[in-house]
Amino acid sequence: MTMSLTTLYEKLMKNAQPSQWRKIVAEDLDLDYCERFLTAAESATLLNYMENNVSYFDGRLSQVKVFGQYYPIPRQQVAFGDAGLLYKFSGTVVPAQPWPQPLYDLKRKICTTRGVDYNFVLVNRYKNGEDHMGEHRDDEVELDKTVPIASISLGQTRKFVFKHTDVRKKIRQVELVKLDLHNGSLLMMNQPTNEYWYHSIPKEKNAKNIRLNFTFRKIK
Ligand SMILES: O=C(O)CCC(=O)C(=O)O
Ligand SMILES: [Fe+2]
Repeated sequence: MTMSLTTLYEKLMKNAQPSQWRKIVAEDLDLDYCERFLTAAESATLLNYMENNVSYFDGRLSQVKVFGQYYPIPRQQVAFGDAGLLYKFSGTVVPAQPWPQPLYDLKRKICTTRGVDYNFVLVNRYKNGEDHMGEHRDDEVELDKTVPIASISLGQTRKFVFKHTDVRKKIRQVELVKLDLHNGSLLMMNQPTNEYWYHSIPKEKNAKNIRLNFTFRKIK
């Protein structure tokens, strides 16, 4: 009896992932980063699932309007969320598509670990280092700001760069905050980061592979 309990415990401990969190702070910036939130196997399964089962927005939803002109976004996007949820995207009101089971499970895992629940996820697909995302803040009015955005990355490691609004406005110097977002990682962007810092995924010549990113959000 004792033996088998011990064995069971050892097995559980071996499989348990003691997730290691790194706190990253700067002026008005507060992040929690877990490099190995998912195992390599979980990450590969999810990336495979997405590549084989999910199609991305096309037409107007794959464009961005800049000074009255439409341009294709330099990556692919799609979004999922709770039934009945409507959200604004690219100037259009879009009904959320139902959660694919693996993304719903991932959302629940984040909820279990961090104690926050989400009703929406935006998926970004970068085919290689040419694809990128310009400096922005996630400042949509529909966003519940009290809930940190949870960002899961899969595949190709990419740099994530934070720039303080005062630097954008050329008011003063504040050092950039840069981090590598690894396969299977989870980044929590806590308040008030999003109010004071812009973030971007710059182009990277040497990034050859696909990267997926999921930003889980709470929409009011
Ligand atoms: O791909 C990323 O890591 C960034 C995604 C992002 O900033 C966004 O979806 O608003
Ligand atoms: Fe963002």
